[in-house]
Amino acid sequence: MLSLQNQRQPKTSALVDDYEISDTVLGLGINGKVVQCTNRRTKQNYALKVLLDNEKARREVDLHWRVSGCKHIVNIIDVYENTYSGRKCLLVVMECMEGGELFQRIQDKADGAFTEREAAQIMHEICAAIDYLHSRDIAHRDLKPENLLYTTSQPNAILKLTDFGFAKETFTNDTLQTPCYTPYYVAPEVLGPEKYDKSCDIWSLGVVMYIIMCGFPPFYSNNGLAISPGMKKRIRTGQYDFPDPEWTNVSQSAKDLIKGMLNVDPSKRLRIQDVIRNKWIAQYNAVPQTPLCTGRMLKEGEETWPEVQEEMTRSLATMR
Ligand SMILES: c1cc2nc(N[C@H]3CCCNC3)c3c(n2n1)NCC3
Repeated sequence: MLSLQNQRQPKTSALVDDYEISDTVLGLGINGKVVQCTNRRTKQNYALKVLLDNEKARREVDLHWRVSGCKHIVNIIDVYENTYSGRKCLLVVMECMEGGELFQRIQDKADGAFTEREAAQIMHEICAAIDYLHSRDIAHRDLKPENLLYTTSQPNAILKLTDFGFAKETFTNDTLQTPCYTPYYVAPEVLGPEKYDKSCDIWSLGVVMYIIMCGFPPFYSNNGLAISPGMKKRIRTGQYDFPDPEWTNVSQSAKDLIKGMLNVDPSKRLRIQDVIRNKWIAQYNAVPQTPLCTGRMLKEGEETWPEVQEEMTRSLATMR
């Protein structure tokens, strides 16, 4: 375990002394709800996440606090440990992401106004967040559209990753590499299942990039069930394609990058360093400004979007 002293400690004073809690619910997560709150002194709005204090909540807060300095990760402003009606809670005050979700913003653009170069710039921002996590041996494990939010609705808004309820440390147990046993006989699982946690972030990154490029997901169940047996098989065997006409004008380098991230074999899947070094990401400003049909396809599929989100949530649950 890392030394505890570098962990930040929650405040034990009453949050309500410093913030007024509004009844505006900003979002609902599985680990707790997010409401708006206002700093009494500065009148600035923030997002407040209420968690029941337990080991899982402590891990979420500790890991999120550790990466809160990254430009593309939602910043934690303060954490309080307060007791409400006899129950200990962790109250996480975060910067308020007022620009809404990534795909809502793409959908709201005028038709034809969203180009492949803008898609590459968005991917560059998400990769910056994942690289920040993976280089600190933390896997997010819940990378999905509703966890990618914009700071404001302005053109210069910044895209950030949020929700660390499934985040996990992925110790590369090089400690086991200093052999206290001869490695010839060690079983693969002893060398750390964690190494696959990071690769599930890369799979998610591939799914998010696929949707950014065309407006629909690579895998979906076609019988309306959230995760049909057929869909599971298609994910496991990597059965997806780049159908025309939506993908006709998309560059081959974008398609090759998606293939590298959606590789069914986690050990062959690209690592985040490979992705951010990829020319399409590293030189996103040189990507062709080909108009994409993403916004139109997102609008057309608006009613089934909750099912897409649920399918991704279930797929992530089976990968963790
Ligand atoms: C910081 C964190 C946060 N989380 C939010 N919503 C969460 C809800 C659960 C799924 N992930 C996103 C929202 C926000 N913010 N701001 N503003 C509008 C909605």
